[in-house]
Amino acid sequence: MADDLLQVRDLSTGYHGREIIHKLVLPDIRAGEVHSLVGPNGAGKSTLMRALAGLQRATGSVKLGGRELIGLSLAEHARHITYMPQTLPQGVALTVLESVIGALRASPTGEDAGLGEKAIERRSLEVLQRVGITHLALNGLDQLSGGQRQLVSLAQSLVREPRVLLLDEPISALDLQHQLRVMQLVHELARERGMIALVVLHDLQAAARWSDGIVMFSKGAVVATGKPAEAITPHTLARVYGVRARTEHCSHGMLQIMVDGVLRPDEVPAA
Ligand SMILES: Nc1ncnc2c1ncn2[C@@H]1O[C@H](COP(=O)(O)OP(=O)(O)OP(=O)(O)O)[C@@H](O)[C@H]1O
Repeated sequence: MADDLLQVRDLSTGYHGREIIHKLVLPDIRAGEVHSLVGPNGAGKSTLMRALAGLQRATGSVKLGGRELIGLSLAEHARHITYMPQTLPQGVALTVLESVIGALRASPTGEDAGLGEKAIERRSLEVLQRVGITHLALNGLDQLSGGQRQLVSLAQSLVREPRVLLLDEPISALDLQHQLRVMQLVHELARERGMIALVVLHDLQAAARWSDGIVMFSKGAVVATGKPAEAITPHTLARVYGVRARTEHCSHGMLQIMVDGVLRPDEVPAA
């Protein structure tokens, strides 16, 4: 059944006539699953996320539940997909709670869906609580630390209760405990709501731990896909990152990645 699938076929996109991604095909992603997009700096991960979110022009096909999203207006796109960018805009004079309320109000599941003032506030407070930032509710956005800003950005995305959530490096500024809490929350929400989550991560250990599937990406193309242990291997790590690495499962069954060093150019395996 295509009803609960995100299907990406032959997606091409780029900037000013320069193609960054050419006819990309992703494995189908099922409702309730978390998939991670990993790969080196400049590989095109954010570009892909922005294209999936309808924020930049793309050709090809992106179907959600069998319905084509390419060519829809940004507003139509936003009914289905929410994108959390790497950085929250600066210079916004709102409190944390106001910004989350504003995100919900402006979303298709907010006022447009007939959600009243009280319900909007209740849902916003619930999200702050689940993200663990209730204590920041009345703080100004401009007084937050980098990690706190990242958590607020996540809350602004989650409050919209999207069918598809695209997170661009959501844990890059977070301490160890918050990294775990955020990934666990995304995993729980995917399972609870049947949400699809596609997450860009540089932390391969976190990607392996929390993902149903991995897409390893390099130079605008998919290099490996599959369950974490299938996609993250010494060979793909050497080829994509140019590092000498080992993988093994720990006594708890979690995939561990040990990086021993950087390979010389002549040691990097070809495709
Ligand atoms: N606004 C832009 N205009 C022109 N080129 C861009 C723009 N944004 C990104 N690029 C180029 O597109 C390519 C892919 O960039 P992208 O930001 O998608 O990579 P990424 O995989 O997300 O990298 P990182 O891990 O460093 O965030 C790079 O070569 C980059 O220079």
